[in-house]
Amino acid sequence: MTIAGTQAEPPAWRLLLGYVRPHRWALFAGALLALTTGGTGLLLPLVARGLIDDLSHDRPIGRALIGMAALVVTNTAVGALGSYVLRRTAESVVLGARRALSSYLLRLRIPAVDRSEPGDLMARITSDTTLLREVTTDSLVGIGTGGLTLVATVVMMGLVDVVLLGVTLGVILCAGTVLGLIVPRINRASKRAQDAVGVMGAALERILGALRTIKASGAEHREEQTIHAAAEESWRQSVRAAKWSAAAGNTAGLAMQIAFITVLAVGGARVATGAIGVGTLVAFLLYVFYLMSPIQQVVGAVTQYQTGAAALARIQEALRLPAEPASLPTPLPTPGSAPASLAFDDVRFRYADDLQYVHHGVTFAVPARGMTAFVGPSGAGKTTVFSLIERFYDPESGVITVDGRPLEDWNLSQLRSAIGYVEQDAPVLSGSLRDNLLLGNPEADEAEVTRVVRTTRLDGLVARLPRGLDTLVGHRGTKLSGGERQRVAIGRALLRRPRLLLLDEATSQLDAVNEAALRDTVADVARTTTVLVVAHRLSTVTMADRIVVMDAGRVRAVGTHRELVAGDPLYAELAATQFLATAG
Ligand SMILES: Nc1ncnc2c1ncn2[C@@H]1O[C@H](COP(=O)(O)OP(=O)(O)OP(=O)(O)O)[C@@H](O)[C@H]1O
Repeated sequence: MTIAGTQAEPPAWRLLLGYVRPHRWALFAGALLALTTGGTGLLLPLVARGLIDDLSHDRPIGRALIGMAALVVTNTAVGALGSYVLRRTAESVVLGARRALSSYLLRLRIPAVDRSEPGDLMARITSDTTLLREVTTDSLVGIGTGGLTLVATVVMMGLVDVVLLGVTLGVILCAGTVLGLIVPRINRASKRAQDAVGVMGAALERILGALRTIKASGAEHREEQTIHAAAEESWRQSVRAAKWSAAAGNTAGLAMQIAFITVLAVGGARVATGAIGVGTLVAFLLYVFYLMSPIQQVVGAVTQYQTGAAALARIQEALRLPAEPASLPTPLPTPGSAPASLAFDDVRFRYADDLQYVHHGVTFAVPARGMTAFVGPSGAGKTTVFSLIERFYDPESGVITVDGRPLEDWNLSQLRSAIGYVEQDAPVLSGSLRDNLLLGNPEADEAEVTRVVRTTRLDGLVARLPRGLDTLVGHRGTKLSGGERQRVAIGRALLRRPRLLLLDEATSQLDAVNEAALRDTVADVARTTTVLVVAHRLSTVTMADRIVVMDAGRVRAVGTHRELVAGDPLYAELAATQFLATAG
């Protein structure tokens, strides 16, 4: 299992009812139709008894035959309609669960995502929710209609002959005890099987996300073994669940056969002694025969419920992960909106309680407008500054303010709508170039897109591509070069008309020509927007209005390039080695 679950869970049936509640009337209608089918079926033995009595007394049987035919036709038609309504309702329950879960996953807090495996979360939305279908139709309806039909059949049997009913119930009780031992095993095996599907999903996601690296590292065989091991574990556990389900089903079947034979023997003796007539025995045997279906239904419902309960537990685990509050889409800043100011005051932060601090009291202030560069050795905590501004994580202590307001006082989507963020690895999503550019601002008009394509120097690429902006870029933008991906990511951020632009500079993605062009673009943007850059190039730092030098989670100096080269040995060393090396 990849999601830690420690809290006490509400019982699975209560969770299930939560998903079913919106569809309760449809479910009720379906169950009613199923019950009607059972009910009309229950009348058949009585009609049969009448038929036998008519035959033995040489009375005409036409009416009884017509009655039987009408019952059979009604039974079939109502049964078909009932199963359609139930199946449709079950699909709606699955849809509801998928919607709820996918909306929730999009709101997950980043620390929760850090702790989870995306592939496992995916399996919970796709595979586990599918299992709710069977649990809705087979379990809920099965227990409801099967249970009621069972009770009605037993009542009818009691009306026909109490002694034979006692014999039948005795056999059923023995079988029920055996079933009570089997059922929990089905639950355990099903949960393990679904967990293994989650592990398989996680392994697949890992592999498909880095197939080139795996091929280049010659690691196909080892990765194949990991996936096969998870698939085999799922198989093993599913087979175990199937074994116990088969045992449960056959126990019920065996009980019915024993009941049939016992009733035949005891009933035969009662006919011989004249306690009951042949018609009564035939009617009772027909009821025993009819008992088979609701009993199978209830046993099937209980075993199916175990699989569903396991899936529900996994869905619930995902829904317990910490999430951000749901919010409505917030309009983006209008062109020319005031740039934002920003300040960190004694911020202490670590990624998890069991990890080292990454920020040990970070303090700096950035006025509205202009460009601020963050420099420092790898791992100094520069990217973490951006993650905290976006509120992907919250600091343990200290205050971060935007426009003088602490971040917690901001509506989260309002805060993010003011920010454009270009991550270091410049992620590009599958879809078209246009989809990627418009991701942060689907309302941007064609003129704005064209302008941004030009400023990010993507116009040459767009002109070359046969379908221009509508060209598909492949999974994670694999059809683009690293530099192109970075320019797409910058274009996407600019289209958001940010009041605060966060740019995590990639170390070596851009060639000299594109770098110079983008430098001019960023300088342009900095005239009207507050720009923060994690800088890895000399060209970036020399153009910055101020530079924040970070080292091991602390701000060690703030100043211009000239001031820092003269006043800060670490910066002077970085400038002499790292920057000059990459700028050269
Ligand atoms: N999601 C995370 N979970 C746990 N630790 C993390 C996470 N992200 C970063 N870290 C750790 O936090 C520290 C600071 O990382 P950060 O990315 O802020 O450094 P950086 O200064 O931007 O480095 P670079 O210049 O190499 O990009 C590193 O030691 C890193 O291992």
